[in-house]
Amino acid sequence: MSKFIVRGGNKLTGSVKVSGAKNSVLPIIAASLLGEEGVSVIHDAPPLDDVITISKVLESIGAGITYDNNVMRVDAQAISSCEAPYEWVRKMRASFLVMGPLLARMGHTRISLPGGCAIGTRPIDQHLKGFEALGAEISLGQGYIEAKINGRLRGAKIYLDVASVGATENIMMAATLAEGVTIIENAAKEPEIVDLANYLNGMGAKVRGAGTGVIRIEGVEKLHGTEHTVIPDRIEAGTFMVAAAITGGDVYVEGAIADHLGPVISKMEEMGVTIETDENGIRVTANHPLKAVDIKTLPYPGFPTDMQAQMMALLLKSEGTSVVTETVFENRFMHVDEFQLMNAEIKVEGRSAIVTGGANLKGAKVCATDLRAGAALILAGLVSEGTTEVSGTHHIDRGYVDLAEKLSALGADIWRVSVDEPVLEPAKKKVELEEEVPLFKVQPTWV
Ligand SMILES: CC(=O)N[C@H]1[C@@H](OP(=O)(O)OP(=O)(O)OC[C@H]2O[C@@H](n3ccc(=O)[nH]c3=O)[C@H](O)[C@@H]2O)O[C@H](CO)[C@@H](O)[C@@H]1O
Ligand SMILES: C=C(OP(=O)(O)O)C(=O)O
Repeated sequence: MSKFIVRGGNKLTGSVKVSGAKNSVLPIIAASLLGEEGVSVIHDAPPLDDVITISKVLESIGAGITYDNNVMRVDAQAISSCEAPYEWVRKMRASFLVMGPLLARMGHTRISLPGGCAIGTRPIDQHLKGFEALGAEISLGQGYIEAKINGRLRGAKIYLDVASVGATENIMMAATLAEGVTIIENAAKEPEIVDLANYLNGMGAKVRGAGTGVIRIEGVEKLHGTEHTVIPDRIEAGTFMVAAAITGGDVYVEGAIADHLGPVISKMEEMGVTIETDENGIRVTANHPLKAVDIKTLPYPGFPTDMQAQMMALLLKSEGTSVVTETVFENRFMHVDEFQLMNAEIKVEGRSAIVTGGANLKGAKVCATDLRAGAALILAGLVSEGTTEVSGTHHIDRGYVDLAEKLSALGADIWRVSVDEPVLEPAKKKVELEEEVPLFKVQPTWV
C-alpha cells in the first residue's frame, strides 16, 4: 500500500506530456478479441493498472499479449474461452466490454456481473437491450450474465435510453460481425467512441457516424489485426490544466487536443485562466484571483463528469460561490467530505454542490474514494497550507501514469511512500452500494 504526500505552495511551470487515453485503450484492447487473423499492435497504450487488468482478462480468454514500452500486441487468433471471471470484472467495470466482442466472435459469452461502485449504481441494461436486439438470448445466474446466439448476430435498430459510452462501445463492437446493418440511435459521442470506431475500421469493420448521435455499422464476415495509436487522454490533460491554474502557474500540456476539451477550456477561460492552444498541445497560465463559475456535467460534448472533482478543487480557490451539478452519476460527490477535512466549505444539495471560493485550504490526511476524487485531492494539496496525505492510491493508479513524477517535474512537492498501516477510510462511510445495486434500471424482458 502507498500514499501520496503533497506539500503545498509551489507554482507549476514547464511542460508535461499526456499519456494515451485510458477510456480509449480499454475498449480498443477488448475489440482486439474480434481479430480472427493477424496481430493487433496498439501504440501509446498507457501503463495503467486498468490496462494490466484488461490484458489479464484477454489472457484468461486465450489471447496472447505482449506489452513493451507502451506498445501492446494482441494475438486473438486462437482464443479458446468466452468467459470473463469475477476476479477481473470485480476489479474493473470496463472488463464488461469484452462481452460484445466475445458474443460476436464466439456466439456465446459468460461474464461476471459488474457491480455498482463508488460513483453510482452503473446499470448495464442498455448493453443488454442492445445485445437482445441483435438476436442474443440472455440469461442471468450465479452472478454471471450469459449471452448466446443461434448462428450469427442480426443487424438491428437500437435506440439507447441513455447515451451510455460503454453500451455504445459494446453494441458497436458486437455489430461489426452481425449480418446486415445496425443503427445505434442516441449513441454516445465521446472522442473515445471515435477512436474505437477508427480502430474497428482498421480491423476491417464498416462503422460510420461515430462521434454523432447515430452510428451505422454494416456487419462483415471477419475482422483482422491492425496497427493503431491511441488518442491522448483528455481527462489527464484536463487534470494538468487544473494543476497549472490552481497553482497560478504556466504549464504546456503536450499532446492535449483542444477540440476534445472544449467545455473544460471554456469554463477555465470564464474563470480568468489564459489558455493558448496549438496543434501540439495547450498552454495554461493563470494569475489569481480567479472567478467562480457554475458547472453542470453532461455527456460529451458537455462538461465531462470525469473532470468534475478536479474542477471543484479549482473552484475552491476562486472568488465567489459556484454551483457544481452532477447529472451523469448519482453518487459522485464523495470528494466533498474529503475536501471538508482540508477546510473547504461545500454544501451538497441533491445533485448540486455549492462551493464557497476563497478557501484557506489546509493539509490533512484524506482518502481517494475514486479515481478522479484522488486526483482532485492531490490538486487541492498543491495549494494547501502544510502537508496533505492522500491514501487510496490504487484508485489513482487506475487512470494516471506517473502522476506524482509528472507533477514533481513541473515543480510540485509530491512523492509516494509505502505504508504498512491499513488504508485510511473515507471521511464519511460511502453509501453502501455494493449490497443493493439495481443492475437493471428497467426490468429486462428476459428475467
Ligand atoms: C472506461 C470508460 O470509458 N469509462 C467512462 C465511461 O463509463 P461508462 O461507460 O460506464 O459510463 P456510461 O456512459 O455507460 O454511464 C453514463 C450514465 O448512464 C447510465 N447507464 C449506463 C449504462 C446502462 O446500461 N444503463 C445506464 O443507465 C449510468 O448509470 C450513468 O448514469 O463513461 C463515463 C461517463 O462519461 C465516464 O465517467 C467513465 O470514465
Ligand atoms: C469513472 C471513471 O472510469 P471507469 O469507468 O473506468 O470507472 C473515470 O475514468 O473517471
